[in-house]
Amino acid sequence: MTPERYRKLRAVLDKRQPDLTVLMENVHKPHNLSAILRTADAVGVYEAHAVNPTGGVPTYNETSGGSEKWVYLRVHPDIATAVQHLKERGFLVYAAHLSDEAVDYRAVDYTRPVAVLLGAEKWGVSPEAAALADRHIVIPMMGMVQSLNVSVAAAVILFEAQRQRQAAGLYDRVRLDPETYRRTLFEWGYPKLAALYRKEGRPYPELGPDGEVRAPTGGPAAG
Ligand SMILES: C[S@@+](CC[C@H](N)C(=O)[O-])C[C@H]1O[C@@H](n2cnc3c(N)ncnc32)[C@H](O)[C@@H]1O
Repeated sequence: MTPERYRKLRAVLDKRQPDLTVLMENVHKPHNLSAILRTADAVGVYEAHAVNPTGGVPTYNETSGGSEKWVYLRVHPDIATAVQHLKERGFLVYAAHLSDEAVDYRAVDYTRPVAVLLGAEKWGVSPEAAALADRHIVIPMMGMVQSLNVSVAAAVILFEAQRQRQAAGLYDRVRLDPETYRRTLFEWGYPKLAALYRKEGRPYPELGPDGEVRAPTGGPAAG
């Protein structure tokens, strides 16, 4: 890793928001999933969530711009498990859902720990997910068509979250805990080496001031 690359990775990690995320409920089209992850990266989401009942790892396409490398994706077997996982970590779940109880997406607070729940392309948010959510939010529609493409809806909402968080100064200080920051920096900077350390069950080495690996005695080194 060059020193420039190291500085770029650090600048991005400095703005990551561990308490802002998306939960995609059966969003199955690769271009939609990819576009949502790309937006998630742009607003500083650290880890995204998906419900995929088939259990498989979702597939991406070129729409992602490679963002699947920078936003971790946690796949859950069902919506109840996903919501429980998030609520145990203090997240409020805002379902982007065109229901009678939905409020304008700009009327809710995104400076709190928030997961934006997005529904499937055809069926939308499931009744189970709608019931589990803390709030329902809607992007007002004034045209002939009832809904937006899911990745467009995600972008509109996530950039409102970014706007609120910017105003609250949440991008002005490092939000990741030091251990997560250190681990992620190594995984982003040295993905192959990180995989090797994980396979061997060894802790990641420290990085030097320009991002160079400081090999522990007897460990592999990379420049
Ligand atoms: C194409 S829409 C699904 C439409 C589906 N027929 C329905 O009735 O929900 C896919 C997802 O995008 C999000 N979405 C689309 N338009 C939206 C809007 N105007 N407000 C909030 N969310 C929206 C929702 O999460 C929705 O579940």
